[in-house]
Amino acid sequence: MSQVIIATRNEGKAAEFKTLFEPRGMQVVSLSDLEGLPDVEETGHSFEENAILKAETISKLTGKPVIADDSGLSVDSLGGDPGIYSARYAGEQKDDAANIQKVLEGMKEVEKDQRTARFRCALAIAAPGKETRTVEGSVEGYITEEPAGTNGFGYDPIFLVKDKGTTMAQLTQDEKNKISHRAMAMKKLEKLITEYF
Ligand SMILES: O=c1[nH]c(=O)c2ncn([C@@H]3O[C@H](COP(=O)(O)OP(=O)(O)OP(=O)(O)O)[C@@H](O)[C@H]3O)c2[nH]1
Ligand SMILES: [Mg+2]
Repeated sequence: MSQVIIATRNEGKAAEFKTLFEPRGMQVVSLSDLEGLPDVEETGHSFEENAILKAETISKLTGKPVIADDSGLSVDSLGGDPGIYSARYAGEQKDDAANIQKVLEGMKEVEKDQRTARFRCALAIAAPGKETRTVEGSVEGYITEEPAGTNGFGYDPIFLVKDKGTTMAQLTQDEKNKISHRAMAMKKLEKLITEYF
């Protein structure tokens, strides 16, 4: 079985990549499975720039093809925040519950029809001697007034999926993997992937 390295330490993402890649006959290895690799500083100004930074750094260090994901939630009434700062919105400890509370707090006065938001995901694939490529995916929704559901990770409990009428956290992993920003980006990446492995 061929291996694919995903340059992430986020267990939620790693689990989703496993269910996305395993049916394709590929084994997913994340940074938590590999020794001695650094945390790549996310100094880019977009999801795309950060995904490229993570993929290229880890590909150079391992000498292997690497996929990286930079993703987040963009809320219209918060001017696009938390955006590229989604993981650390409420502080460096990357606490999902605190991040959710900060979003809900900032949107207390926002009416239902104004609570539009989207999840965005940029994926980058980098390999030694090959040009790095990127793809993006997104999914539209609304921010609820309180959390619902226990599946997924991050902001999933407060993201009402426009086409489903439930939160992302009320979907099963399989259902999320059919419609998510990450799944949409993966579909585009699939067309390029054979050039890298
Ligand atoms: O409810 C959610 N469902 C999702 O499907 C999702 N995808 C991303 N996010 C949020 O955006 C941050 C990514 O930030 P991010 O790309 O820098 O990743 P990260 O720092 O967690 O791990 P790494 O991959 O960088 O190691 C995450 O932590 C989450 O808060 C999501 N929230
Ligand atoms: Mg990160």
